Amino acid sequence: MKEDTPLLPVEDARARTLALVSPLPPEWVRLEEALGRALAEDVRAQRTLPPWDNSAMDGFAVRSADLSAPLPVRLQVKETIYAGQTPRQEVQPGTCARIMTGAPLPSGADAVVMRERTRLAPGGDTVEILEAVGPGHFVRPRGEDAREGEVLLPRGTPLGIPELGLLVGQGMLTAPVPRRPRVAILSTGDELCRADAPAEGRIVDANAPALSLAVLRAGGVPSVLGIARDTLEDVYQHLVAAGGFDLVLTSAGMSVGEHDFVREAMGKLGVEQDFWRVAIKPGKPLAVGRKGSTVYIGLPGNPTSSLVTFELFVRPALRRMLGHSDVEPPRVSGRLTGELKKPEGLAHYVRVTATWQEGELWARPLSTQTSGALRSAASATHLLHFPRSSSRLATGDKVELLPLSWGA
Ligand SMILES: Nc1nc2c(c(=O)[nH]1)N[C@H]1C(S)=C(S)[C@@H](COP(=O)(O)OP(=O)(O)OC[C@H]3O[C@@H](n4cnc5c(N)ncnc54)[C@H](O)[C@@H]3O)O[C@H]1N2
Ligand code: MOO
Repeated sequence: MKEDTPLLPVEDARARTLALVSPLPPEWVRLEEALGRALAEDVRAQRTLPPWDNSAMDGFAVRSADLSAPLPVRLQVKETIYAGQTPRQEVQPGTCARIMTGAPLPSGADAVVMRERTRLAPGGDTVEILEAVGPGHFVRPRGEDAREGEVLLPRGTPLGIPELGLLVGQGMLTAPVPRRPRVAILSTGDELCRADAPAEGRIVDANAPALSLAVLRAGGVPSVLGIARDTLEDVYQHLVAAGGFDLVLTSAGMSVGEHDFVREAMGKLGVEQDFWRVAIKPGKPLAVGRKGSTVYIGLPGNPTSSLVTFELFVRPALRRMLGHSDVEPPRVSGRLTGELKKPEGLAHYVRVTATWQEGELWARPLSTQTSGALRSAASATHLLHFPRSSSRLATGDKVELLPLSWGA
């Protein structure tokens, strides 16, 4: 690949990366394991919920027609129904039942008056109703949450906590979701050593452990494959060992240095490169390709560059593999505190801390933006998108912010 390859706009690079991946085959897993994945098939309700009309308030179950008389209306209290009990009596004209939230509505009653709008006589045999209510008032109708047989959650629904609660309420213990992506992570570089085997004159491999955590948090299963030396043969041999994964992430060796062998090693392995080099900073030397069903993403070696490109390209790809249709990085609008300048040509993703003040999210760039320093990522809450065609942003300018999930 020639060094003057045109730089791909970030949106095109993401679209091309996403075009290489699809949802992985489904598996039935325990509900807590399904959190964060999207449903692989429609799930139908197995039971009607709530199973009966029931009260939304602590109060009195009444016949609403009784309340058309001038207020207050005095009614006879026939019984008290607690949640978990079955009403024993029908509510006849001129009567009512004391009822608690969640208790089944007795037959004859069609509305509930909340306790605060009533005056119970000493002894509790009668009650004065202080407000007129219509049919259905504070009644939660049978089947409001789910009706047996209907599609409760369609295929593709992201399974968050309420959705999983809904499935548990159906008595389900497992759900069908795409299996988790298996992700190989390979660091490359002669200068690297492992944290547990420090070596004089070397730096500790920080990228593989950091990427491994990012993969875990994004719902993948990481496998760290070690450190390849800066030779074509060693990188190639490590890539051979990464066969059978859904995604292979490599770190470093992506640029134009004489020891940058990763793309060549991928080529030797038969990986078809889709693109190399994106019009962004940090992260320009990113490369993406595919061989069979394995996608290869070569991340730049600078530690912050590898984490930023993870957010922009890898997380969306993992989300698609996990069945999500909404895979683009989330964005919110905010305002800049400070001034930013750059030449046109590359979109910059500036690490900022954003805080909510006077109804707006104010983004302050971290004092260092060097992609070689992880400090430029530590404590960042958002990436500020400084567009490709823009060269200056001033205090108060409206900016696009990508929330990060790097923090605690
Ligand atoms: N002549 C040019 N040189 C560079 C260009 C360019 O366009 N022309 N691009 C620069 C940019 S931008 C980046 S980003 C880097 C990326 O280069 P590589 O992907 O080849 O990465 P390396 O050069 O091997 O390493 C960069 C830097 O990061 C450190 N590193 C690498 N791996 C790790 C790790 N696992 N843990 C901690 N630190 C790591 C490495 O020691 C280097 O300091 O290229 C620029 N050069
Ligand atoms: O763009 Mo490189 O990713 O600055 O460090």
